[in-house]
Amino acid sequence: MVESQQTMGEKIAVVGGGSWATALIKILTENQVKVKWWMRDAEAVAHIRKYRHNPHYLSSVELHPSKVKPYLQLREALKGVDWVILAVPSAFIEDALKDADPSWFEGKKVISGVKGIISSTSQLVTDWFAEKFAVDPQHLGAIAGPCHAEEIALEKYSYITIASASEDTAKEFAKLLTCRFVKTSYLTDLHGVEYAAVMKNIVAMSCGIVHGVGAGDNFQAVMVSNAIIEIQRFLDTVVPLERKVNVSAYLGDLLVTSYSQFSRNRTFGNMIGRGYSVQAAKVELKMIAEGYYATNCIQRINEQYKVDLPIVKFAYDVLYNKEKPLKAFEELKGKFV
Ligand SMILES: NC(=O)C1=CN([C@@H]2O[C@H](COP(=O)(O)OP(=O)(O)OC[C@H]3O[C@@H](n4cnc5c(N)ncnc54)[C@H](OP(=O)(O)O)[C@@H]3O)[C@@H](O)[C@H]2O)C=CC1
Ligand SMILES: O=C(CO)COP(=O)(O)O
Repeated sequence: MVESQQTMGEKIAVVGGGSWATALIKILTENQVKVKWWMRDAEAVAHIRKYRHNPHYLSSVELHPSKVKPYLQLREALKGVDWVILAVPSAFIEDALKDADPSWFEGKKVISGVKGIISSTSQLVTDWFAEKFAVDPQHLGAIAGPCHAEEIALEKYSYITIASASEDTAKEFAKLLTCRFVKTSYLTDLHGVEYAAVMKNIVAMSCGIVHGVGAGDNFQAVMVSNAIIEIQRFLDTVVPLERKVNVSAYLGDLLVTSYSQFSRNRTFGNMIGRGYSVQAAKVELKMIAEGYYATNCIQRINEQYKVDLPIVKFAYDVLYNKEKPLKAFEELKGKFV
């Protein structure tokens, strides 16, 4: 576990204006870090300046102007900071950073809060970022673990894991996120943790789908037990490494996303299971379920590796092959132990 430190003077830019960005800013400002916050929504920027709250996401969180400054110009937000946190859903990150130049990130450490994959290239976010913005891989990391933004807003005690190929980068950043209601630890399995987060969203969405067609807690427990084996099988093939997947960065995140009332992925899946179209479920949810995009990417990546992934196939059949959820559920039932 990483101890908190007096972090006076650290400057961080947060990229993205949604729930996770707001929750991370709440944690960071507990630690007296100065945050420059970029978002695309001019009205939200004006609202935050005037009323000290994000109008659309986690609006109970107070944003003190001496600690948090919202920006509409990304370049301005990135000036003079030591760290950059990416917190835009994977489906929009390319658009969000389309005008950015590699020089804007020079000398900075960049941490992905994104639990998704770049759809156009099927790359992990840190790989895509390193390639596009020429950032040293030792200066990249990701935020992992079971942590819903809504519970951070409520100051519910939570655990976060920071992963980076560089132990120093992981440790340094973990300190910045350690506060009275967040405990942190670190790992060096950056790619394993990123893939695990992508996979758990597909599983959680699938839990929602089967619940929507009438499966109960008994079935879901079997599904989640099988899911961690499926995730391990995938990781062992794609990122071979000695790792324990029964720790919170992998299993914990799978459990919280599969069971929590706050999970977007589970809620989205549940609507699909109850007969909503993908479009209708997206509109109703109002937020982003990464699992929808992840399903297509993991299915494509796995064309090369051919790992047995029954839950990914189930989600793919329902979402992309338009198979009826009930029929796909009947097929899935036979695949678990
Ligand atoms: N919410 C959570 O509990 C957690 C989320 N995460 C991850 O964090 C990431 C962000 O998710 P989250 O904050 O929940 O998502 P939300 O749905 O809450 O917010 C999405 C944000 O992205 C912005 N956005 C959408 N399109 C663009 C674009 N083209 N350019 C710039 N900004 C854009 C939206 O702006 P606008 O409001 O203007 O539409 C909004 O501010 C995801 O990968 C998610 O998996 C990780 C851990 C926990
Ligand atoms: O990753 C998360 C919690 O750890 C958030 O999951 P959802 O996007 O499904 O809400």
